Amino acid sequence: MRERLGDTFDPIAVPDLPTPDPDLDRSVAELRRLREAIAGLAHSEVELGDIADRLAEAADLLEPRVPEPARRLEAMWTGAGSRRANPVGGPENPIAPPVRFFGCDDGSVTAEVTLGLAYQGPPGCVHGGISALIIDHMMGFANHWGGRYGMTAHYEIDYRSPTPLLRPLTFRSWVDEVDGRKTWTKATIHAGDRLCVEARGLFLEASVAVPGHPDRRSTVGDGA
Ligand SMILES: CCCCCCCCCCCC(=O)SCCNC(=O)CCNC(=O)[C@H](O)C(C)(C)COP(=O)(O)OP(=O)(O)OC[C@H]1O[C@@H](n2cnc3c(N)ncnc32)[C@H](O)[C@@H]1OP(=O)(O)O
Repeated sequence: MRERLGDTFDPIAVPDLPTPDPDLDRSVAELRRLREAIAGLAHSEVELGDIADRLAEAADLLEPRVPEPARRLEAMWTGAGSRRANPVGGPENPIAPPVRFFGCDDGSVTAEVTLGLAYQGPPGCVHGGISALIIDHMMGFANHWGGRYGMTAHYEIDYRSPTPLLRPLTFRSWVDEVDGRKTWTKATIHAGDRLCVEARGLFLEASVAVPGHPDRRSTVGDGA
């Protein structure tokens, strides 16, 4: 996080965290490829019996080896925290859309994202809940970048024009106002120059118990 915010717009990539297990990242990357491929299959001529059998084989192999969710939750809050596992870009999370964040010198954060068929709401458009998911997370990241933290207490979204699938979208978010424990944060989504979505959220400084460590509380949603 920057101590001081300048007025130039100079994106700085949020560094990737080193993977504790390259094969996990590789497995997630393959699952994402499958996710996009399968989302495009309905009403196609593709014969799927053999594919479904092979996928079942992989799932049967994996399921019995998965640790208890409580152990996984606990491990998530050590080291790099949950940042690698979050549902917005986390490289360990198969449902995460491919979002990469940049912090900017002007205090905002930005991301370029192209969303595929798995994220469809209206025909050819991004589901409004997916836009809200990415925006909520991004506002949290903008808070961190601006030296603030907090849990989402409230947010409101205006869908100004349809948000297209399969085209690069620009997400942007910045801290708008602060008052004691309260942070108001804004966000937008643009397709080219066209405004698709604008949002404003209220975040309240708070802490939550860390799984497996009843004596510890965390103030950051992402362990970052
Ligand atoms: C590099 C990696 C980055 C990583 C970046 C990672 C980002 C991750 C982002 C994920 C974001 C999430 O999903 S967070 C998860 C979703 N959010 C939650 O689950 C939050 C659940 N809600 C709560 O736990 C609670 O309601 C809190 C903590 C938000 C607030 O409870 P509290 O602390 O008791 O607050 P309380 O005293 O009631 O209120 C304090 C003041 O705020 C006002 N206030 C409270 N709630 C509201 C409200 N909904 N709308 C308006 N105003 C409200 C009150 O009127 C009061 O104003 P006044 O009288 O003082 O003026």
